[in-house]
Amino acid sequence: MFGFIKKSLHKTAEALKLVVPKKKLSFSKNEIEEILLEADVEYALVEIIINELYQSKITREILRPKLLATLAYTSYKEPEFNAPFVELIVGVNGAGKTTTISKLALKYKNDGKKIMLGAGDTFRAAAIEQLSLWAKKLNIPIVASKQGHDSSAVAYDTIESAKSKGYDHVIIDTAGRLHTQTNLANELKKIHRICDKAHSGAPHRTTLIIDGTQGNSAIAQAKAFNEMIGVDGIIITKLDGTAKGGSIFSIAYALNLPILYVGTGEQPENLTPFDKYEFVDGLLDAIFEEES
Ligand SMILES: Nc1nc2c(ncn2[C@@H]2O[C@H](COP(=O)(O)OP(=O)(O)OP(=O)(O)O)[C@@H](O)[C@H]2O)c(=O)[nH]1
Repeated sequence: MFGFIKKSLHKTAEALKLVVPKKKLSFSKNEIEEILLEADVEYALVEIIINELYQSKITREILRPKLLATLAYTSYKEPEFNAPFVELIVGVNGAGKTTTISKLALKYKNDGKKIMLGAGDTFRAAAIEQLSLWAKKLNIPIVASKQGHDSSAVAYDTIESAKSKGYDHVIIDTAGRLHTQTNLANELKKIHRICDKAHSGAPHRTTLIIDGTQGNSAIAQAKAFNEMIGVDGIIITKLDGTAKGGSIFSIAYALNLPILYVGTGEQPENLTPFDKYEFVDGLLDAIFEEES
């Protein structure tokens, strides 16, 4: 696994060349401020980091713990559960929900788990079709209904089917957009309730998918989902396609939620557990010269 996160930071590293054309052993505070802003760390967080730097020459050893401290969220702990483990996937359309569900499904399948999918985004026919295609490709069963049908009924049927057939893990897609935000909040709350009705304690994990290319603008979106339904962890997609890798600091800091995985490409296997040390070191490697 090692190296995928660093490789996915190549666009962010490229962007940093604008402010750091040549790597150095140390930087002034002003230069560090510019670097963090260029990487799309949110201004308020940049100020917090800068205010904690007392030295005039900032070396890698000084900056590293400050960056790691912004990722000091409590790490994710799987709750006690009776199988199947039910995972609800939320996030706006286009964030990469469908692709990420297939990536998760493949990962769990490779871990030896029996997986079932639920096509709970009944608002968009394309979402049902796309997830069904992935399910077929990965040879994983899916419960799907027609567009416009009740999404919580899909969730209920998926869990019931998984229970009766002895499946280990259920992943349920949800709508990313409805006619209004209130409708979306109500639908997500209803699905949440129905999951618990179908299987006490479910959903065991609600995972928010965030498009990494959106940078800091994703923070408000993430907060909204957290308020609507309560999020247990985040997956950031398209890390490979963004020059805004630094926004991960702001997202984790603002929400104080664990980042579970990052998407590092379009293929089902391109999902990497988020390792904050690899992430921070990947960024630092882009600006600091190696000490000889
Ligand atoms: N490079 C890259 N592309 C990704 C990643 N995750 C998703 N994508 C691409 O992003 C686009 C949108 O992802 P989808 O999963 O199709 O998302 P969607 O169906 O538009 O919307 P939702 O499923 O509602 O989120 C697709 O072209 C995916 O291939 C990733 O980690 N890296």
